[in-house]
Amino acid sequence: MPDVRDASPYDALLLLSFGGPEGPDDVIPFLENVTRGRGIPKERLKEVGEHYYRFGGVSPINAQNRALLDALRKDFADHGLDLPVYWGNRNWAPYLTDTLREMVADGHRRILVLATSAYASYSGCRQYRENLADALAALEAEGLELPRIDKLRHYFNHPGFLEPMIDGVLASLADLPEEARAGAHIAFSTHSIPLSAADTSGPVEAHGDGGAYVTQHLDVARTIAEAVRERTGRDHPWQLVYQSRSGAPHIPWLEPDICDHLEERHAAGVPAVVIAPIGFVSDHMEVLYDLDTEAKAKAEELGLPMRRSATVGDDPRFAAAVRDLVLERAAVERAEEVRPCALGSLGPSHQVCPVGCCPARTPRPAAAGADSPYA
Ligand SMILES: CC1=C(CCC(=O)O)c2cc3nc(cc4[nH]c(cc5[nH]c(cc1n2)c(C)c5CCC(=O)O)c(CCC(=O)O)c4C)C(CCC(=O)O)=C3C
Ligand SMILES: [Fe+2]
Repeated sequence: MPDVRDASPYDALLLLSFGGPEGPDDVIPFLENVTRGRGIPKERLKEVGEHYYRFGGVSPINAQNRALLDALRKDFADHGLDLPVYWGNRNWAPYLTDTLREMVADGHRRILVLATSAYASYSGCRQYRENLADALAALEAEGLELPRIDKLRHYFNHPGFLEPMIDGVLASLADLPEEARAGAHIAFSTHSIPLSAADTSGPVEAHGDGGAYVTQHLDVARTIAEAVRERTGRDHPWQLVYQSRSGAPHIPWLEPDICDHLEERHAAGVPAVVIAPIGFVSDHMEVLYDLDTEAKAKAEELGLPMRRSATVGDDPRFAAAVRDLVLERAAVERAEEVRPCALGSLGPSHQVCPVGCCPARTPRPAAAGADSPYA
């Protein structure tokens, strides 16, 4: 019998996240980091800066990652998994390169990465891998011995990611005024991305028609809606909608926008809406501003009862899912047989991003994939 707590060949886990400002002075430099070379209009940046200032210049994402780190360390310790967990960000301190340098100094050679992004897309996967390659290049320039880095498979359909969201939708439905509850619709919300990025998301064979990005979100939405029907005995109509659009107005992005959707549902006589932010791992600024501030104001203006359901955050079931994914990938690397866990109709995602997965507009080196220039 293999030891189920065996993470070998891996010797460390890296929680890789977006990062966010920790005070008003951080906001502009943070936004400059995020948008460098991305062609975001100035007006949009000003607007997004205001979202952060409204909350004292502090993004909630860092505190949420600290809580997730605690949850992961506790889960691993409780289950006898001896694997140190580090944290690094793409766009703010603690910066990925600094964390990776520290991991190398601590003697780690085989690093597994958990990104706080569950789905395929350039922004949600390859960009993380490009930043890993940048960090490796920086360490190489410093003459350090490079660790080998792998990334966990997409976990959008792992039960430990879905179960907390199913509970969240049930809680939001229960919290609606009773007379509006039975007829409530569910708006599953995720980050809008350019149509061109959606169409080329995931492996090449999934390209077209919104690509793996839309397919994966639709499967999650359907799975949650079916679980809700099973548990309430009621069929709540649902739709996948989008939020947080940026970029130039003439470039097509995924639609409809959540606020337009609320208007349309209200006009159609729908008595209430639950917004389920399935595209996000925690209640960061996109949830706090775009949903809890903007969409909430829209619903109030319409007189439409609305509740926003919880993201997974540091739910112990999500921490346990990460342990499961780590042990699964470790077994794959040891060439042992695994039974990857997945709900819905798509099955478990690929373990290693293939060549051509979520291509960038301008090709750049990306680590932790079949096209990685690193071992
Ligand atoms: C798919 C996706 C996710 C989900 C997957 C994942 O989680 O990674 C995500 C997450 C996040 N996005 C975040 C913040 C920002 N995203 C921006 C801009 C953009 N996001 C995009 C996509 C995504 N973004 C895209 C296509 C752009 C346009 C520019 C470009 O093509 O690169 C901008 C620039 C201003 C603006 O235009 O909005 C900001 C400030 C934060 C931190 C929040 C906090 O501080 O709490 C988080 C977690
Ligand atoms: Fe974003």
